[in-house]
Amino acid sequence: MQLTADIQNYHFNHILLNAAGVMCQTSTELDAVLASEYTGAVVTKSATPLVRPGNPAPRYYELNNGLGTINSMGLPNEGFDYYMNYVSAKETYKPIFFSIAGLSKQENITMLHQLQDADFDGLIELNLSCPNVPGKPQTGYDFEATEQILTEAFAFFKKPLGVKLPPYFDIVHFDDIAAILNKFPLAFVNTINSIGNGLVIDQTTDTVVIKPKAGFGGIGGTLVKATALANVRALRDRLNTNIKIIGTGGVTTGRDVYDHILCGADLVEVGSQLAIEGITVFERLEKELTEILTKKGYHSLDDVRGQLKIIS
Ligand SMILES: O=C(O)c1[nH]c(=O)[nH]c(=O)c1I
Repeated sequence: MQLTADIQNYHFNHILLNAAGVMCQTSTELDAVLASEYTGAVVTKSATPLVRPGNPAPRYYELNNGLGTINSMGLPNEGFDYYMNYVSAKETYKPIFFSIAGLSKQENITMLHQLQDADFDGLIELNLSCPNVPGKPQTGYDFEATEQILTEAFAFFKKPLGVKLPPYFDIVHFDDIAAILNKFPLAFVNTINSIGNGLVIDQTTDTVVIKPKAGFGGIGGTLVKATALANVRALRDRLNTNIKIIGTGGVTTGRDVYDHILCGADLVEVGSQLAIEGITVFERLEKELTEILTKKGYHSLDDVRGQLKIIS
């Protein structure tokens, strides 16, 4: 079964990888994702210039019905230099995505200059959608700011650059963000990030389940699948074909992976379910995906990608 994909001159032998933020903050975690036979790549925790402890705990919670997660981690990470050292020293044939999430446009521009000048050979994911830094809006919801930072970035940045987007919920917003993104030679778009600022209640104590922001946090897992598929499909339909799509959100089974591909995804990321199930999730998902493809008589993901049918 052909389960490969390409983004520019990077080849992926498997289409699954972690979502930024999950199993990717330390070198031990990054090594574990890379070491899995069933991952095609790894993405780092979004980096800021300096080390960040993140928000106070409890800041992550798994719903006891298994339907999702809520997090307000607050961008905890080891700092830009840590991840630069990791990717520079790493001997791997698998592509590495270096995620950055500066707290200002200037921080992102500075990190992009450092990445441009470094001998890092990989892909860069500009996270425009962290919902959990108090007082900081998600850039992806500010279309002018999004266009501005991409204009400044592409004035000097020549390596493969993509963006991590928040979910959109309005057809006009799909039109608007796609019109902006199509102005730039992006390598990929990764959609979606968690659905920002949800609220989960502990039924025994009538209390929110996470401490930061009075309990407001990003929602992931099964609960966000329909929104994730819509964003993958809407952006695939609108973006230039040379902008590849990474589908993220709501992936807990092989069928969910298959649905992301039907909507147009080239790679598929696993966040909440990886946090819940652990590294073995990748093997299970690939086996379940392969079973579906075999049953349908397909030999390659190319037979499926973007082939979602509508009711005519
Ligand atoms: O709170 C976080 O660290 C976080 N949490 C998310 O759900 N998405 C993000 O992009 C980030 I940077």
